[in-house]
Amino acid sequence: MLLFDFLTRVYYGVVSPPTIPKKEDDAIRIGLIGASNIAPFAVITPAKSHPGVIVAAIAARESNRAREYAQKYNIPIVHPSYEALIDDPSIDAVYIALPNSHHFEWSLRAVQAGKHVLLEKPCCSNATEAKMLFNHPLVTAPNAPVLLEAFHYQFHPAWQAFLGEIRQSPGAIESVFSQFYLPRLLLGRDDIRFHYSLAGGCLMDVATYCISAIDEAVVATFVTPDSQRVRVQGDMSTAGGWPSFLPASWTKGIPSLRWPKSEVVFKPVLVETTDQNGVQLQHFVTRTITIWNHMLPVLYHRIDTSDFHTLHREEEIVKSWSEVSYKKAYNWPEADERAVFYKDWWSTYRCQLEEFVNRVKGRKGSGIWIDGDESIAQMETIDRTYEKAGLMPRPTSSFEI
Ligand SMILES: NC(=O)C1=CN([C@@H]2O[C@H](COP(=O)(O)OP(=O)(O)OC[C@H]3O[C@@H](n4cnc5c(N)ncnc54)[C@H](OP(=O)(O)O)[C@@H]3O)[C@@H](O)[C@H]2O)C=CC1
Ligand SMILES: O=C1OC[C@@H](O)[C@H](O)[C@H]1O
Repeated sequence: MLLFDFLTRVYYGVVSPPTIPKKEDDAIRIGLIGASNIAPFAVITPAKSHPGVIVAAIAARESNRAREYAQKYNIPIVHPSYEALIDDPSIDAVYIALPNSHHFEWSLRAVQAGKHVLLEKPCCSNATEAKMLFNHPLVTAPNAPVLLEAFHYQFHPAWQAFLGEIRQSPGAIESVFSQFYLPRLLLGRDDIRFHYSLAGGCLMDVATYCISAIDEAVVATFVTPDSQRVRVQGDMSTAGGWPSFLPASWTKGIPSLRWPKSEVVFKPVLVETTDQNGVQLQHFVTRTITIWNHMLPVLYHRIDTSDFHTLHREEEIVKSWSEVSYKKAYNWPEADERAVFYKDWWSTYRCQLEEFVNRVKGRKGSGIWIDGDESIAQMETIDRTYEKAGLMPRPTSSFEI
């Protein structure tokens, strides 16, 4: 049964989801800006199983490339330029998967044309651009189009279950850790990620997820009186400052296989004090919560809650033991109404598309969202980290509306 479930998730979630033969009449028509490598994973495949989404158009800098892409992925409309696509009145929303340096300009242009925008991470080249984008009157206006930075992993129930474990845990955080490895060999020498002028860099690419994950995990432990999200003011300060982001760097060759992982370690909590013949015994618990593979949880993931117990007699530890519980969350908990709509085989991208569409349609949805403040804070952390490392934040676009 476990193997069957696994194969079903792999097949439907990643290889070939059940295709909806007839889309809803008011399905959102998405146009792809750029014939990107990521669009098949992030939008084209997830859209196949979404009744409310049609991938209707593509535009690339070279028409031949756009035509070939359209043929390969069965996309009906090919536009000769990005401008032509955003001016197409039959298109409701765009997916922007361009080099990071182009995110700001094309998001703003698309919003100006009235299109909803699913924007690849990182949202911009730096915090200056992020503030200009998310605070732009075209974006903040009452009925402005939806603009979402595509931190897909956050939309999956597994990540939310991890945050739930953190919220339920007593005590303060001692440390937070997040890793995501990408073997250098998977990328060509001329990859957009290696160009400063295209706002490339490790911190702009895979490490954005780590920063985002650390922020999410830390935020989960804070509850303000008005339930407002608090933000982490992070930067890279390895000499004891907190939070501290270690320098991100590209790995060379194929590293030992390391799963994406995020982990929170809590400070020890005193759970009980007992008296044994006049000697006090103190029982402490130190909790660690780990999520394995939050980037591709549909294949496999695991959330470990590990409690390390210690019995102290004055300064001495007289006994210690560990208790670990494991959890998986391919869907929301059974009693949760969201479990009715979600499927165990949905990838993070499919979950993200679901919520993007819900937002565009004004539906309640799962409640998971990434707002502009979070996107801005993410870019501020990246900028500060570059600055602390003696490096420069990525250049700001001269584009203006
Ligand atoms: N959410 C996720 O899981 C992932 C997100 N990403 C993000 O998506 C974005 C695109 O990544 P990816 O698909 O790997 O990128 P690609 O290398 O496929 O490039 C995307 C598009 O950018 C345009 N482009 C490429 N090189 C240049 C250049 N030198 N100057 C101007 N435009 C260029 C091309 O558009 P055209 O086709 O018009 O020529 C290309 O199709 C990035 O922001 C990245 O961070 C990437 C991978 C995974
Ligand atoms: O999810 C991802 O995996 C590979 C990266 O290079 C990419 O940009 C990122 O978004």
